[in-house]
Amino acid sequence: MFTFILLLSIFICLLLIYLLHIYRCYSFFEQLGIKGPRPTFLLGNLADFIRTKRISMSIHNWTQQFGHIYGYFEGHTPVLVVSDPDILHEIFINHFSKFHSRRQFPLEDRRTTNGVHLFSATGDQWRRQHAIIAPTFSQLKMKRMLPLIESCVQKLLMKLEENMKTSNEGFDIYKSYKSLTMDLIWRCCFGIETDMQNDPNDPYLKRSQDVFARENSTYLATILAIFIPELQPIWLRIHCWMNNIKTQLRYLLPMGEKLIADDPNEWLKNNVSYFIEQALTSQKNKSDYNENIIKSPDLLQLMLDATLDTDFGELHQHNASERVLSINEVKQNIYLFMIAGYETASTALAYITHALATHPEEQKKLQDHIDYYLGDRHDLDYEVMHKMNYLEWFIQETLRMYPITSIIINRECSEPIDLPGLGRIHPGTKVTLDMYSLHFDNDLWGPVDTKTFYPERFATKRHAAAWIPFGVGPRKCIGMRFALTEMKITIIRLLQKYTVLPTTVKSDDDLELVELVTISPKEVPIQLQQRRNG
Ligand code: HEM
Repeated sequence: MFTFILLLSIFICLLLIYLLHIYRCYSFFEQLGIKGPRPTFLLGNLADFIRTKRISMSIHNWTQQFGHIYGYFEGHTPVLVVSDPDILHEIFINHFSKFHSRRQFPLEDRRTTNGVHLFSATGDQWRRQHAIIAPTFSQLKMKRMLPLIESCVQKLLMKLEENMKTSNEGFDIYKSYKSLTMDLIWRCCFGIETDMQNDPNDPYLKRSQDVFARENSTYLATILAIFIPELQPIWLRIHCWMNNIKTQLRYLLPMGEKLIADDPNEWLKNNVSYFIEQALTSQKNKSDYNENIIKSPDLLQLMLDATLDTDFGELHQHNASERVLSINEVKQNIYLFMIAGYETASTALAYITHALATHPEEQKKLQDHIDYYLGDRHDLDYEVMHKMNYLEWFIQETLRMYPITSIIINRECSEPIDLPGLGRIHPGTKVTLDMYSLHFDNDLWGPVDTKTFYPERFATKRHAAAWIPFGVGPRKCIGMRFALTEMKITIIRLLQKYTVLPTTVKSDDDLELVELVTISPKEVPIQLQQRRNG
């Protein structure tokens, strides 16, 4: 009886806290005078989301209904949605010091003792990590990476030739791009040669793909964490327990390994640790740490050079300007780069190829452009590649029309601030944006209609916050230069040899999109036709 009364009291207290929060949140938008899907905040949001199955589409629909600044609720958490480029400029660039960090994912573990990677790092933690990692992607480093990228792209071309021979009806090029971009990350960022492009069952490749697949078992914990964020540590713990139980069952039950999949995140993190430990041990022994490792000043090396032979406790004694990392931070970042660089870049390449297949005139123009600059030259010069405007515009136009990572671009306010056109923003306020509204705004991108694929629109200078596939401000994508370089080389080599033809997907309407963290096509089936001079 006593236990029952205790549990009931706890439940009532929690309910009261929840209702209090809801009241506070209502007044939050009211004070700002901001409209939004408020009255329907609980069921309305959820219903709309279930209908579209795409959060970025729900957000876009609400922008059309409520305008360029509005608010919505995730559970009882108010989120400001902004797609006015001037206000975005204020928040993401001018007042970065007060909006330096992203909001926490529902089941994200930000306990610093475990190490936090660059994407989740906040404030000084982020500045310290950014200073160490950013030089990996300098122009000079990119020039040095060119031959490595080239050799991975050559492997892709061989794979494509095999695919052409074995499938007359065409094939899904997206799969090949996934292996390519993973291979590229390992080669260029970790200095490790792999056979991923020939082995679709490579465990790292498979687990990285699984990270982006829908995992039903995490749904409940995620939804609870969204609706009752105050208890996030509890949901996180339950989620970890469930994973542990799954892992135990996997090894205890007969056929367990076949029936129960392991947690890809944990698998990757555990195996990354093993790799670094090996690298560190061998480094100490002053011998080659792995016969497959090519010694170069890559990301892994830069991070290991900055690693203190110490635990995280001691790291706190160093200030933000010191370039040091804890070993856990290195592990977290290896994991981050493995998944962040692979999925986004392969999806971008998939969309570019879809754009080529469905816009034959623009494809011909791009082929002529590449021929003009390169002919069938086999050496690629970084400076020449830089001059190839139409190639750049083609990629930019694709990323404008097919947003990939809309919902991850957000910031959390850390200090009170008065913003023109918005009023007082309080610490803890979450701000996100609507990439679709920005990228399809005719006032920002006209006069040619924004629904038309027209790379030349990038010849005109546009608003600094109008094109944001890589985010905006000091915290935009750190791998942008690397991504653009790998995409350019891949497209150059592909179009020097082939013309891309559509098969079953003949227009955007035929392209089935799936949204989780990224918005990606289910597949991009195409055919390749050998060019006469290819
Ligand atoms: C077409 C390919 C890519 C797209 C569209 C993309 C997009 C993005 C976006 C939108 C963000 C968030 C920016 C913001 O909040 O303002 C981001 C962050 C990030 N991206 Fe990318 N990305 C791509 C490729 C890559 C690659 C190849 C790498 C690694 C080599 C990478 C590593 C990262 C990292 C580490 C962050 C966190 C940066 C920070 O918080 O300082 N991305 N990316």
